[in-house]
Amino acid sequence: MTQADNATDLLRAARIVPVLTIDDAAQAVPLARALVAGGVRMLEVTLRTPAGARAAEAIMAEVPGAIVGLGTVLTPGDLDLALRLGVAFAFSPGATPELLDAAARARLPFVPGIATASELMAAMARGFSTVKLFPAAQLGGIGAVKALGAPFPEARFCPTGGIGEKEAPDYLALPNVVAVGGSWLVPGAELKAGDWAAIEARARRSTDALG
Ligand SMILES: O=C(O)C(=O)C[C@H](O)[C@H](O)COP(=O)(O)O
Repeated sequence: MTQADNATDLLRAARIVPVLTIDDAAQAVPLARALVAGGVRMLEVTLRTPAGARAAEAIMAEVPGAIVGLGTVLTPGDLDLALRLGVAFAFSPGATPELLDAAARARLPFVPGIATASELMAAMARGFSTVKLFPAAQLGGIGAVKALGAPFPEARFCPTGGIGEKEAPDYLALPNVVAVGGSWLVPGAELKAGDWAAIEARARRSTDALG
């Protein structure tokens, strides 16, 4: 199985990938239900919080429409956790040689993070031509995607970092952008307040904006 068979297709179908940092696993299911109801199904649950893995498990068990993956996968050990949980995909904000080697062996759609041409080359050398460009806005935004795309026409990008509701459609209009990611879909205050209606409404607005 190659990355192109799976991660790229998942991203292309999703277009928008919310990056979820969940402190309280009890919030995971209502949060995921709100996003799915708003048309956002591919959910990256980060391992930034101790509740992350439990949150991912709960969503998988209880929200049938969700496609759940882990984010902030930094080590081969994190990748093992993703495999044990049985998630659908994994994202990393970067990529060490060890992580890329482990991911190339694992039968799991994996999207490594890159910020430079050399990092992209290291990922592509292991078969990962679809990458998370992180932190996209801080690296130059649309201009950075275009510039990196020129010498690497076969690369596909999921720009993430500093992207909001307003910018997402501009990135997605680029032919080498398969999806965009970000935390903008779930503002911390709304998550804290459990304002699922507001989260669902934003998700729907964001998907509707893509036509
Ligand atoms: O946690 C990870 O594994 C990451 O890769 C980083 C996140 O994707 C970005 O922090 C999201 O960026 P914002 O949308 O600007 O909040």
